[in-house]
Amino acid sequence: MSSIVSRLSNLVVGDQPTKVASADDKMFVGSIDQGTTSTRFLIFDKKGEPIAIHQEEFSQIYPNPGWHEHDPDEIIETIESCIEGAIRQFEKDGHFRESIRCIGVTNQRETTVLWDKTTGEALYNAIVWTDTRTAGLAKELKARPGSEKLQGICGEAISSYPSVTKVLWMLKNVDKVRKVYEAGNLAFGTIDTWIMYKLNGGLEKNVFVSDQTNASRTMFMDIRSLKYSDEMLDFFSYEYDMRKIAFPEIVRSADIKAFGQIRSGPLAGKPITGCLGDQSAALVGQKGFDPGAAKNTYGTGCFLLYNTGKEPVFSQHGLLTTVAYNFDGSPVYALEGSIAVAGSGVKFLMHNMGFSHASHKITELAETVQDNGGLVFVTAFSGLFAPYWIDDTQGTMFGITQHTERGHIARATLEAVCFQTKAILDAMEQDSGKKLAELKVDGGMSNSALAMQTQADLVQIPIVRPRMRETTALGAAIAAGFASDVWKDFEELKDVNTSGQTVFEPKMHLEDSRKMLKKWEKAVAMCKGWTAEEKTDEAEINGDAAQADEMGKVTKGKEQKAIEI
Ligand SMILES: Nc1ncnc2c1ncn2[C@@H]1O[C@H](COP(=O)(O)OP(=O)(O)O)[C@@H](O)[C@H]1O
Ligand SMILES: O=P(O)(O)OC[C@H](O)CO
Repeated sequence: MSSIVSRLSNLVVGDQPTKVASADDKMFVGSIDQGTTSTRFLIFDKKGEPIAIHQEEFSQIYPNPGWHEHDPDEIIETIESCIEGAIRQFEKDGHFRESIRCIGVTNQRETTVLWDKTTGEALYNAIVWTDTRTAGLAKELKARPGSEKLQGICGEAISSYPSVTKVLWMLKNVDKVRKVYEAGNLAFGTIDTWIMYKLNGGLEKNVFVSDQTNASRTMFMDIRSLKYSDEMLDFFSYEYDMRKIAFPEIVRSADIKAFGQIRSGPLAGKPITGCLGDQSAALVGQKGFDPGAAKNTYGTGCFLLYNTGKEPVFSQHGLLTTVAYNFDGSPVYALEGSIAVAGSGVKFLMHNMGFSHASHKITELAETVQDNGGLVFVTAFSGLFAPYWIDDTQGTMFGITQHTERGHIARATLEAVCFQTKAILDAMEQDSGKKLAELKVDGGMSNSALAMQTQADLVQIPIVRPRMRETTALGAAIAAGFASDVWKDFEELKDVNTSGQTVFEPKMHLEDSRKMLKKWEKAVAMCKGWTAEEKTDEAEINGDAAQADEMGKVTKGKEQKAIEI
């Protein structure tokens, strides 16, 4: 496992939280933030300030090109040790664990775990949302009659991204999974479900739930009724009967009972009262409660959510429809633009290319050059997601010359996310008929001032970055706090996370920005079809279960490189 860090110093930029003694000082909310590359546990006070944090990275398992897995048990171990680390820091600072009222959970979405409901044992590594082994399967499914209707039911189109194709792949390729399915004991969960199940003690309490924001990423849920959809289950039951799998109960995002409680460790007995998929949580943490509010989170991937209010809106321009949150039984929806590669592009330059040992150094490297020097990097490691949805492509660089240096590559890597964000914003404008006045941002890569300035230049609206950027964890704390009466309504949150914003105003001439975009669009058009004739999923086609089982183990436990602070 990776090195460990308890930190607060780089959590907020600018003024540190000031201590004011009041009754609210005694009320705290814990938040588990289980992301794609790291797990964190934070403790927030009622003003929404983080008082303690502990973060750990965990193994990223890449058994084959395009495959990406996590060890489900390691995920739980990191949660437990993050809780221990943060509580240690919290108590060292003179607080008491008894004053933590409730816990919220937020998590990477779509990533899929299958387990045996009679033993509670995971049957295979979790297949991560970025994994493209099912690209071929997705293509076959899209060719089936009726596939064109699915997005209008569940909000998502078939691709390797939602959970469903990951389930189908494991059924077909992993012996252990198939045997448990045949015995009628197969349980399905996204990461929220797995976390709730395990933290509640697994088999014994059998807490088996998923919140609506997570369930809306599986393709199994009807986005309007918020229940499992017969049409979806029928469509995907062509080889294995989806109704023979146990699916978690779908619940709202704030609930005093549904998520149970933590059963062991320093927070044993604490109720879990809120849960949101991480992108929904970031929208909540940015207080994007009004229709028309939007946020863009630059984490491992980058996800722009646009609040569309009480009714789901279906995009004509490559966006997904998702549940933003549901605190009181009445769901709020969002249009989503999903970008597969953001910070993971930065990590690729660090770990695979050896450009540097720290993310901020990639930004510094990008700053050593004045512009991209004509280089465009389409970082399509998982194909290209929104708004393009090109699955027969891979990462592609255009415009390499003798002039190209590492600085240009670093710059083009950051720019790739900004170009895609611009394309998503254009799509949103076309779908909504409205233009955003500003864009709120957060996530690790938003630390890069260069990336945020580039973003402002490309979208030609101000980019607003909060001082406290742990908005995802804050969103989960808010969900939990609503169910536990820490906060009673949105009005009570009005002063939360408002101070010390940085605004990046567009500086580039519109014409120059248009020229850059034109080149990007040309590069996107040219990278299409790169993998079109290949059998991208040979293991899947051959159904070689032993091979797949073995592959799952090959890199298990492989150490992640040291975490940066
Ligand atoms: N200064 C920086 N410049 C560029 N990228 C950064 C910077 N700081 C952090 N990142 C990137 O942000 C990502 C982590 O963001 P985070 O929001 O924690 O992601 P996640 O929740 O997906 O694990 C990493 O991929 C890291 O490389
Ligand atoms: O790990 P992140 O923060 O990039 O988020 C992952 C998303 O939830 C995937 O849909």
